[in-house]
Amino acid sequence: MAAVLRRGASFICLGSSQLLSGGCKHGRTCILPFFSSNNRNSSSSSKIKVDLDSSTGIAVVKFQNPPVNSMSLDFLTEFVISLEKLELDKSCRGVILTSAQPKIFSAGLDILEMYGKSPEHYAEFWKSVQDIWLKMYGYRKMTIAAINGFSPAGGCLVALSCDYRIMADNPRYRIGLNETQLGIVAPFWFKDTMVNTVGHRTAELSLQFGLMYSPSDALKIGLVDQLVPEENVLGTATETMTKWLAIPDHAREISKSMLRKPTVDRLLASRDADTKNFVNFVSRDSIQKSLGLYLTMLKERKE
Ligand SMILES: CCCCCCCCCCC/C=C/C(=O)SCCNC(=O)CCNC(=O)[C@H](O)C(C)(C)COP(=O)(O)OP(=O)(O)OC[C@H]1O[C@@H](n2cnc3c(N)ncnc32)[C@H](O)[C@@H]1OP(=O)(O)O
Repeated sequence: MAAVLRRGASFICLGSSQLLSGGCKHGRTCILPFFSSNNRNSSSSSKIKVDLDSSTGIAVVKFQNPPVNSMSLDFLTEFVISLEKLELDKSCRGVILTSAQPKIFSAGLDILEMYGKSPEHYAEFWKSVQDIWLKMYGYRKMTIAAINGFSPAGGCLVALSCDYRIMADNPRYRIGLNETQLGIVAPFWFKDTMVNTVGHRTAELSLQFGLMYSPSDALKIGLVDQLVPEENVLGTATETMTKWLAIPDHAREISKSMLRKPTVDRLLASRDADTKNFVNFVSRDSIQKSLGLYLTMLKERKE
């Protein structure tokens, strides 16, 4: 199992053969963070950079998994650990998600994790996808997606799972659940998240066609809440977060939970069946063929 080493104001996760202390989820051992006394606490693992300003209570979580921030098993594991740590940190009240990569928020799930691997690997990967969605959709703290680039499929799901979405007003960018274009199917909880955001009819069109929306179209259907010039995405997200944090935490948190808990509970009630469905589906020859063709198409586009 890959080691996760966080340096500076950070924590360290190591494989089970290098046990240093107990108590961390995901089968990894964590040494919890040692923070310096100033107001900014930074930690940077290989794929997720966290910068918490404890004077404002705002944490910025940056995806840094070049070239396209695809969500591999390692990425998802580091991501969920970072969110868990922030959720437990009393000095953090809100989290902004954004990308350290130019032009790309996230290319979605790492297709290589779903292609040519064993059923056991597919199951482990899918559980980590469920974990990140359950963590984000039910997150106790306020979350904003600062979408500074392309955001297909899993990237769009992560943005949809936040409380508010601000996107760079660059007409070249696209966001949406495009799974059907890969010959795969967004599972029911991706669909629920979309329906809860844009409504049933728009989700019908969106999911069946696998539509990818320009920022202005995404704003029209309510897939994002606000467009701003590219260079202002993070600044606007920070200002917006400050406004939201004027609301007492417990009142906002209970309201969010009332609205989202039924959706979260649907997956919690059927996690194992959902994992089995995924493994059966993705192991089919026809699905493997579709994913292989899609990967080839991505590579050939460059030539
Ligand atoms: C009965 C019901 C049962 C239901 C069961 C469930 C079914 C399965 C559900 C699965 C849900 C899936 C969710 C997903 O997120 S799938 C991923 C979807 N993502 C995409 O379609 C995005 C693809 N990528 C792009 O469009 C472009 O890369 C992008 C616009 C993001 C960036 O373009 P750019 O030109 O800047 O970069 P390149 O295309 O050259 O890419 C650079 C390299 O990165 C590789 N790449 C890109 N995206 C991915 C990815 N998602 N996973 C893995 N690898 C990716 C690309 O191939 C290039 O690689 P090379 O440098 O080696 O050529």
